[in-house]
Formats: sequence, C-alpha cells, structure tokens
Amino acid sequence: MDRAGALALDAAGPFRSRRDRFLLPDGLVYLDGNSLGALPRGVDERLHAAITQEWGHGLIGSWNDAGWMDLPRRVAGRVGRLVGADAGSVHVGDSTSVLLFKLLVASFGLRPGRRVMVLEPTTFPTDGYVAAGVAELLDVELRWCDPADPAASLDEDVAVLALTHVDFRSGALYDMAALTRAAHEAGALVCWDLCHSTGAMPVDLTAVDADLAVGCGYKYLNGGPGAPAFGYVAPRHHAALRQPITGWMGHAQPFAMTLDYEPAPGAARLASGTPSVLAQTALDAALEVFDDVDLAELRAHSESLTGLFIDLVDARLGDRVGVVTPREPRLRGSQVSLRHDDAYGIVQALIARGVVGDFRTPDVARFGFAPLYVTHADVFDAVQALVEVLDGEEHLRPEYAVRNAVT
Ligand SMILES: Cc1ncc(COP(=O)(O)O)c(C=O)c1O
Ligand SMILES: Nc1c(O)cccc1C(=O)C[C@H](N)C(=O)O
Repeated sequence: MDRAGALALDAAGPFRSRRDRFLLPDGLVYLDGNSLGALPRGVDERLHAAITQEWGHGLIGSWNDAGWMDLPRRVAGRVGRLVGADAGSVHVGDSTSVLLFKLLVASFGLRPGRRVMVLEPTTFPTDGYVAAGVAELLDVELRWCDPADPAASLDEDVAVLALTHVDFRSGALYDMAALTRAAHEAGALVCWDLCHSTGAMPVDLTAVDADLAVGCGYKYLNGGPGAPAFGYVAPRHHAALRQPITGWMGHAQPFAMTLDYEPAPGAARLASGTPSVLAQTALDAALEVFDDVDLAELRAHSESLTGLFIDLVDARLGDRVGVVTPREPRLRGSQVSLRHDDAYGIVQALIARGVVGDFRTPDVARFGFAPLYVTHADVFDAVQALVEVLDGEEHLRPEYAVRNAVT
C-alpha cells in the first residue's frame, strides 16, 4: 500500500470529512486520542456561551432556565446510546476512578456474603489502586486473575469480576459477552471499565447483560481534559444498589432538604455533589459529533486503520519492532502498541516530527486510532515517519535518554 492507496481508502469510506469537525492543527498526525481526545468544533462556542450568558448573565437562575439541573441526565442519554443503555441506567460525573470505587463498594452490597473481587494485574493501575482501597475499607479480598483466563478465578466467594474491556497497554480486547456469562454462572457481578472502547466501537451493555460499568469522557468521547466519567447500573440493580458517597445530588429530592437520605431512582443515585456544569457542557457539545455516526461503520473504519498500521509495520519494520497488539481484528481495540527497547526515544522523535503517540513504560510505543478523525493517510504518514526515525537513529538522540515526559 502506498500513500495514494491510503488516500483512496479514505475517499471511499464514510468518515472522509469527519476530521473537519475537529480543531486539529494542520499537518498533525494525532494518534493519542485514546489518552486525550481531540477538540470537536463547536465546543468552544458552547462553553463560551455557558460562561458568559448562562453563568455571567443568568447566574443562579440558570440551574432551571439553562437546564443545568437536567444536564447530567441529558449527557447520560448521549453516552447511553454509545454503550447500549437507557439514560436512566447511566450517570455522568466524577472520574472513572471515583465511579469504580462507588460501584465496587456497591457490588458487595448487591452480593451479600461474598467477599472477593477479581481484577487482572495488567489493568490500568488506577483500577487496582481503587480495588486495593476497597479491600482495605471493607475488609474484603482483592484477587488477581490470569489475564489470559479471568474466568478461572471465579468461585462462590466472588462478588464482582472487574475487567477493562480494552487493555490500555496492549490494546487487547476481552470478549465482553463470554466473560459476563462466566461471571453470572459463578453467581458474581461483572463491572466493565470501558475507558478504551466507548466511542471507538459499538458496546452493548444491555445485550451482553452486564451488571455495572465505568468509562471516561476525555478519550474517544472527546469531552476535554478531565471530562466527567460515566457509570452504568443495569436496571435490575437500580433499586438495590447502594453507593458509599451518599451526597445530596444523589438524593431522590435534593431540594426537599430532608434529614434522611433517599436514593434517586436509577443510576442517578451514583451522584454525590453538584455536577461540574462547564465540564458537562463541554462533554455534551462534544458528543454531538456522534449524532449521525453508525457505530458498526466506525468499528469497520477502526479495524481498517489498525490493520493497515500493522500491515505496514510488518512489511517495512518487521525485523526492528514487535507488534504487541493482537493481529486478529476481533481481539483488539482501536490502538496498536509496538515494543522496542528505545520506545521512549521513538515516541519523542515521532512527536518532534508531528506524529503524536505515547510511551508506556517500560518499552511500549502506543498509537491510538480514534476512528472519528484518524485517516488511512495518517496511518501511512505515521509509519513513514517511524521508518525515517529508525533509519536516521533519531530516537537515540541524547535528549531522549532521560524519560521526563509525563504523558
Ligand atoms: C482503563 C482506564 N481506567 C481508568 C482510567 C482512569 O480514569 P480517571 O482518570 O477518569 O479516573 C484510565 C485512564 O486514565 C484508563 O485508561
Ligand atoms: N488522564 C491522563 C492524564 O491526566 C494525563 C496523561 C494521560 C492520561 C490518561 O488518560 C492515560 C490513559 N488512561 C492511558 O491509557 O494511559
């Protein structure tokens, strides 16, 4: 495949002009949307209006007049469409870490008598940190499973199996339906971390019968740095679910100001304090780019991008870098990770050339293909740049000897 071939693929595909809906710097090949999504056009105007008109002019009245009170619910509806859930089963707010804490604690309430949660050790570190905190707080056990076979760690003591749908480092994708079934057969709940799948592929929590899920708003949902996260609670658990941070915004009637706590119906009970209106506004506006997106087409585009990247790397660099990500499309998310001893230097040298990926310790160069705005031409240009970096030994420059970049 040459560059003309890549351009032809873009011209024939359904997402050819979608990049124009984002404010991406000209010429930049942005392959880090799995860490921080790009800025969709229109978000800045929406935020400006929310600040100057709604806040500046409308002041306190905007809770009603500008719909601030209902905003989290509206955003929940938009997120719900992407994960196969109705708005009443989704809460938008907090960070992924905080929502995971709330849902892991809640899991033990939903499965009384069971004292174990199962996680896999290659998960994003925050999931493990949160689970360890829950283990200490509730005096329960955190059991690490074999990432290749999480179901083998299930037994009658397990309250919840908490897995990351797409692994942040390798890009490997778990079979959500099969593992949810396995958890249920053991009488356990399942809680999916959807940070690296929501907005990059179809996810259907209802169809797979998932119990709980969390995910973040700033990666493929493009909600901006520190955007609100989301939590999912299956309808069958709505009534019984109790989360530990029972603040007034998760109350059925916050303005009744009663002494007793009565949880709001549905996933809205995951709320604690006042929602971050500006951040919710940004996420709401950002999600508009998904309005006319067919998620199956999005997935097909994503598979084509990651497949082309792997093929070009194999063909041009097969003897110099290793492909960590599964080659079979159904087993991977929307990223490709390469292994090289000098991965840090490679990523920095690529950034210097306008190709932005990221480094994950100790030796992974990670490239995310946010299918809404990444093109086949980007893929070709990224591999071309990678070849030139390695040929020119740019990755060995002394300034890259110290690993001081934080992302
Ligand atoms: C899989 C996964 N889970 C959780 C997080 C943490 O999310 P948050 O920063 O919203 O707590 C991240 C990334 O930061 C992640 O990749
Ligand atoms: N949340 C991040 C941040 O505040 C700074 C840098 C990176 C991040 C990330 O989201 C990292 C990401 N979860 C990952 O998959 O590695």
